[in-house]
Amino acid sequence: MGIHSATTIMLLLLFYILVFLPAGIMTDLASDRAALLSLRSAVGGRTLFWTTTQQTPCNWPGVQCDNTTNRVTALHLPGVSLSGRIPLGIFGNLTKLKTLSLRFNALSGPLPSDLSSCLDLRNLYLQGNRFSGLFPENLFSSLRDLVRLNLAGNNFSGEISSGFNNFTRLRTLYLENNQFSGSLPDLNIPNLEQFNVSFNNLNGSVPKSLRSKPKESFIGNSFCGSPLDEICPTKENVPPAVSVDLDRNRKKKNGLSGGAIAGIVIGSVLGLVVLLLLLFILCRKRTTKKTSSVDIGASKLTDAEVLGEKPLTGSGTGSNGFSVAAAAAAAMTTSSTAGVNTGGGADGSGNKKLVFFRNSSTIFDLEDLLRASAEVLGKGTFGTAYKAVLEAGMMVAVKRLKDVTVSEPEFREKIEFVGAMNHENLVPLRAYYYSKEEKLLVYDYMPMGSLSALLHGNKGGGRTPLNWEIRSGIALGAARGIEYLHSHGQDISHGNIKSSNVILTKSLEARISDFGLANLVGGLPSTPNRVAGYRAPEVTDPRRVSQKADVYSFGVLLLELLTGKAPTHALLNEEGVDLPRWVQSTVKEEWTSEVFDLELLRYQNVEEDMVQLLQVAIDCAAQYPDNRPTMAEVTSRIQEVRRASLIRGGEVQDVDPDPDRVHESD
Ligand SMILES: Nc1ncnc2c1ncn2[C@@H]1O[C@H](COP(=O)(O)OP(=O)(O)OP(=O)(O)O)[C@@H](O)[C@H]1O
Repeated sequence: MGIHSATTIMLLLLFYILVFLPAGIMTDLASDRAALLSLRSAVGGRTLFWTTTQQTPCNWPGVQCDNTTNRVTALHLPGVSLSGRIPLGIFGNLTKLKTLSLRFNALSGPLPSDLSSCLDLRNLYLQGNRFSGLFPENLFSSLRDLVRLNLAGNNFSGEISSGFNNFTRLRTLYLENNQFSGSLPDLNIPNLEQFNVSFNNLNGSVPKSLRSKPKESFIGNSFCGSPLDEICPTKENVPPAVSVDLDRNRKKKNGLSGGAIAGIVIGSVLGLVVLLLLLFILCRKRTTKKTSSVDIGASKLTDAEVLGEKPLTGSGTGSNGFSVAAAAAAAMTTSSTAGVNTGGGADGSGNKKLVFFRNSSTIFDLEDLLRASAEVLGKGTFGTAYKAVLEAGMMVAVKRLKDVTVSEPEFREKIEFVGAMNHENLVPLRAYYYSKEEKLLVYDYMPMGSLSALLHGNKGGGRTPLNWEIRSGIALGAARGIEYLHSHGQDISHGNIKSSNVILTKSLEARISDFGLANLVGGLPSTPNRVAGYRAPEVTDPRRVSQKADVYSFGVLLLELLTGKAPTHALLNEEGVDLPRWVQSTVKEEWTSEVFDLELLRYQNVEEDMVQLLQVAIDCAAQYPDNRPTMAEVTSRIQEVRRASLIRGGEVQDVDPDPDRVHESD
């Protein structure tokens, strides 16, 4: 009996192992397979590459299984033309999913609420689709392991729920470019590194818990208070006139009194009269100005045309009425009365003259510059840059240098060297002015501003959409400019390559600016954050830069062009992670396409070229200088990439013809 029953138990066990256990596994895997096939029949796309003759879905493109549990754990289907609604009943079966990436498809309708069955889900990438409706409430209580959640570029609406607080492991929360409305709840997610709700319909103040996030994470809404520049209305800061108006409005609801109506009419008439008077005075002033500047005359206008810098605005006056004179005249007037010996122009006569380079005979003189109206373009490491509109209509960029440490002869020698540089990808330095009190550099004004402003927005302005062709063209132009500088000798480097020093022409061609300035002001400061993101790891003293350090900075600039992320992105920096490291780790995890700017992913068929350019960027940003290519090599590699793109040119298609889904709305 003993032996008999033991044998029976063994046989039963064997039967169970052979029949039920695999059947159980197969049942799970078979149900995963069935779910995937349902997904395919619902939303199609290139899932057609899945071969149904294979019993296991684990080898299907985009599908990953766990070897031990034999279950589907990851589904990567980015940009494979999936479209339509995902019905309920699919994710209810894919219960072991850890990663779900359906980025950049055309999926629409609400997010299926049975995603709540995927209790192990860590990464949910749904950006660049047309999902709409609310983010399902039930997911807040089930997806507790979520680490990355990207819903950007969809049509999700409703309020942003405080339920997001339940995702305590969340590190990335991208909700930008949706239709979320209402106010932002207090989100206290301890590990949240990357957060973005820009370009929704949100309003109110940014909750305290999120104020450390950069301004860019909130723009494109109606937020007020920190970190945005808009001041929130309070009892204190609402001007009394507004309160009166509010009172009036209240009365208005009850019907306006006769007195109020009379007041409004009289007020309006008076306002109109004052406005007309002002306009009249302004017109008179202009006429006087024109007649008094006859001496600028036709010949100077012709010179201005030689420079090709006609004003963008007809008036030629600065936008804020500030004038170069106001900024610099004080110093210069003092210098001209202070004595002839302080030196002025190149003639050494003490006359306060601008010194022009490359046979640009005196197109305008210091007086003209002093009379020009100007607008501050920005404050940089070396001083303040102004846009100056001369009376002849010509526009120039003037840099007032601060903290010049070199002697006058040394200054003149160094600036002559800079002025002699002549390449289509460098911002031309036209002239300079040197006196004891004032050092000015005059450049051609570039109407499109810097690459940094275009990529990340500037002065409250949004991002400018830049497609692959423009970005790769900018990369090539900038590389050529730096290569040209490096061709002047081993010791010649720029030392401050970054996106705000890549200035763009009207046709969006890149020109490198600020070359040679570090030598005049005794080098770059050692700590500013905005330079730090571009600085090569071996550069401990910013005054000791090298060509290989320029190559590194250029690599970071390329990464910025490809990812759309600023290397000094506060979110990345908070973690101490820099752009090259972030890109390298993402690529290592085989999520290469995760790094590209959303806008670039709209263009099919160039992804291969984007990956090639990414490789150039990664090589440039190599940790050890010896492993980095030379700028000449970089230029020819970018040229190759561009050539390949152009050959494919005819095939380049816009995956997503709906511009509102990506950054076009920025
Ligand atoms: N020639 C130019 N034409 C048009 N805009 C310019 C020109 N030169 C500079 N700018 C603008 O002026 C701003 C300030 O420039 P500046 O070079 O002084 O500082 P920066 O580039 O921000 O920093 P850094 O001094 O460290 O290089 C830049 O962001 C750029 O947009």
